[in-house]
Amino acid sequence: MTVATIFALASAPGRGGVAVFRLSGPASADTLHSLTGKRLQPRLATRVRVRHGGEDIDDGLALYFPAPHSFTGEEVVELHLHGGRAVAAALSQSLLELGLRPAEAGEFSRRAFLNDKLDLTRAEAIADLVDAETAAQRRQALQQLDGGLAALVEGWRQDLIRALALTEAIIDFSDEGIGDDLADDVLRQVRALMADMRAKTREGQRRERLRDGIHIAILGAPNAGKSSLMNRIAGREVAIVSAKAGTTRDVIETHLDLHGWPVVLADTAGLREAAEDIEAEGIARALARAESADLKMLVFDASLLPERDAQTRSMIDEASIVVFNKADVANPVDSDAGIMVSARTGLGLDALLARLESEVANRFAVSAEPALTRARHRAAVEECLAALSRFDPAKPVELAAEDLRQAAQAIGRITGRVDVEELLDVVFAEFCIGK
Ligand SMILES: Nc1nc2c(ncn2[C@@H]2O[C@H](COP(=O)(O)OP(=O)(O)OP(=O)(O)O)[C@@H](O)[C@H]2O)c(=O)[nH]1
Ligand SMILES: [K+]
Ligand SMILES: [Mg+2]
Repeated sequence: MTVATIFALASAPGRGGVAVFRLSGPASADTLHSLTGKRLQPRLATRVRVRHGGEDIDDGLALYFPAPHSFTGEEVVELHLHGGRAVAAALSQSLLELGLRPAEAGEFSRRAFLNDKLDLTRAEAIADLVDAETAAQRRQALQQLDGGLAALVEGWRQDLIRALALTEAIIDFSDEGIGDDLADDVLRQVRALMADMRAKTREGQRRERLRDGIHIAILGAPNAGKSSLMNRIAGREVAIVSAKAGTTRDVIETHLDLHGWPVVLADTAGLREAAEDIEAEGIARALARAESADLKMLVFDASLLPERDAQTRSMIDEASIVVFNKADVANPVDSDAGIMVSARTGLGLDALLARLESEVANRFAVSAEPALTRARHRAAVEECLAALSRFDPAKPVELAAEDLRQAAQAIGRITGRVDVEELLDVVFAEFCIGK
């Protein structure tokens, strides 16, 4: 089967200073030759005139990466042209006429994986790095790209393969009377491995949040000023504000970069005994959001008597911060009890943001330890743990060995060491074209 040579605009589409086209596959170098009349030195940027069908397309730079020393492991050519729509259109048309095919989303990374240039965790890290919107997301993705997660997972898999070898040896040694000692050894090792995996799964849930955004929910009685505060923090009119109690019904989200932390801030319906159905549904959604949030911002109207708001007070816990709003019209409240702010004037907003940031930093600081960062990783570890919890060296050896084999299979799926094909579509589906 011949491999298609593919191409894509690797830089963002539209107008720009430079547009980078990437070609990968066996015909890359010949295609470059037909477009420029040149055969290039490897990895050396060369000025080229790009022409096709008697027409000049552009003047730019070209780079040639011979296989296997390229991103995809195939022959790769990069063309750096002027970032204009007409240039991109003309080059794409020429490449099509020369028999190249437009790349599918993630196809370059997929080829890199198939050519052993990347494991799946590194491929995912590239996607994360391109999608990273905050410093914390960038750091986490880079850590994964450096291979921390791949090494952790591969270590687990090696341990499982060792345990499997020992289990199979139990048969051989059963006559010599050391079979029982071996069985104890294996069981101890498997239990230690399970404890490590469980710890990493817990840590992984924090890391997934870092990829997807840390959820902060704004909660409080109607008219406490939740929506006003949300708008003030977001710096724009995200939610409707009015003097009418019960204005907000749906959960309204906005994404923030809180000094490098990705945050999904959610405004919610005011909490009270609801008057009617729609508001009651809004309150149910608010309570559900309170339940799932990483952090709750409990807003009280400081111009009233906050201690009367029993429902919001009952939500005060480890994962909440208390905010007294309407400081512009209220007497100062004891500062230990919460943060005084005014959504109307912006008073106290800096203190509130600083507090949010420190709470988030305390909970989500990324350690140097590699971690699971996606639901896909967690699902594989959970499947592995399920197989390991069935494992018992007292079972017939073939059955015990099968549990370990399944466990190793499940864990291998994280880097793509087994059962590869079915996984690829899942992993590469979320890539954009040109990666
Ligand atoms: N003086 C003063 N009024 C405020 C402040 N924040 C909000 N308000 C007013 O309080 C009223 C309610 O504000 P909202 O932001 O709609 O309150 P909410 O908590 O979202 O209300 P619901 O969505 O109904 O639960 C509006 O009239 C706001 O203008 C503040 O800091 N100072
Ligand atoms: K309101
Ligand atoms: Mg509101």
